[in-house]
Amino acid sequence: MIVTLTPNPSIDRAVLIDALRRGEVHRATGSRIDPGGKGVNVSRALAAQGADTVAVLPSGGPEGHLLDELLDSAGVAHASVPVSGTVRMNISVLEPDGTTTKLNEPGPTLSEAEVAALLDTTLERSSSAGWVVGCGSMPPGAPTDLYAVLVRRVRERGGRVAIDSSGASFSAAVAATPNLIKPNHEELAELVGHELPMLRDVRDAARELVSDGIEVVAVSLGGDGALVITADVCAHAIAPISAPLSTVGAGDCMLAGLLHGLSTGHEPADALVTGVTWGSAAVTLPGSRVPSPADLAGIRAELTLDPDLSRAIR
Ligand SMILES: Nc1ncnc2c1ncn2[C@@H]1O[C@H](COP(=O)(O)OP(=O)(O)OP(=O)(O)O)[C@@H](O)[C@H]1O
Ligand SMILES: O=P(O)(O)OC[C@@]1(O)O[C@H](CO)[C@@H](O)[C@@H]1O
Repeated sequence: MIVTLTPNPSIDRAVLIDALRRGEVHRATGSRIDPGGKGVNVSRALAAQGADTVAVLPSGGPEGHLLDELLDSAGVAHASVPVSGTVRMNISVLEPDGTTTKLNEPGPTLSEAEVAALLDTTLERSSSAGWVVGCGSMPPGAPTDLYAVLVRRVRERGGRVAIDSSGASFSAAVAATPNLIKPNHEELAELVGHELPMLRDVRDAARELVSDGIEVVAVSLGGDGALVITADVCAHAIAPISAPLSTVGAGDCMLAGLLHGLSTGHEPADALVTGVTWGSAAVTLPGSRVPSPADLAGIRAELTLDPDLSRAIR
């Protein structure tokens, strides 16, 4: 069982247009909505593959009702904590060449009691969980150290915890030493405070974090695949996709696949292959749709345990 916590979930509306022109009226050629927020997507990706998961999230307002309904109809188990504010609506503008422009709202302001209820619900649901996963941004009102507290509370009980976030809440969580983190290229650079132009730089930055006590650092690198670093492994995997449709949520699918691999007893390098397969499959799908088992069938990830460290990262 994998429990996800998404303090700031969303309804994701994806709008397709021919080309984005600032200041102009665009006639959309298509649109779709998906339940969203990073942890919600991790749970959706796991549920789509038949894996046991529950998504913990705050839910309020009309968008909250819609989010609950969308999760129910997708068969994603969820524990929604009622809040007085309204769940946000995030917009993705998708162009035919795969360019994705995102507009993310700040989300509802949570009260102290609502934040405490979210944390308590996550911990209650986590008693027999293989992994507890905190993902995404903090809504207004949530403390910067919410993930750091989650990390400490899960680890005190002997559980395993993974975090994927950005900014101050991610740095605070990293300082609390989760078992696993999944930054993307930009988030890793932000964590270590300098640019990472080559795979060697990414590896070295990830190793720094492993030497601080994080067991698994998985770095997603968009079209350059992903790297997993542990105390004794440096593995790179890539599954090129010729015409990506939407990259929204690909990192969440990658994390879901990685955790699924680890929780079913695979070594980190093999779990990385599952992660990259799920992540690459996600970019072939519209909006933030998560891959079904059939969507994974044509994806082949190449794994190397001795990657070319001079590879420039886009
Ligand atoms: N253009 C692409 N071609 C092939 N695979 C891709 C592409 N973009 C992403 N992927 C796959 O998806 C994974 C996650 O991508 P990325 O690094 O963009 O995540 P992210 O920035 O965390 O995304 P998000 O925040 O939208 O979930 C990559 O590791 C890779 O497997
Ligand atoms: O604003 P955050 O919490 O950083 O990210 C939220 C979000 O962009 O992340 C998911 C894709 O990873 C989307 O479902 C959602 O809209």
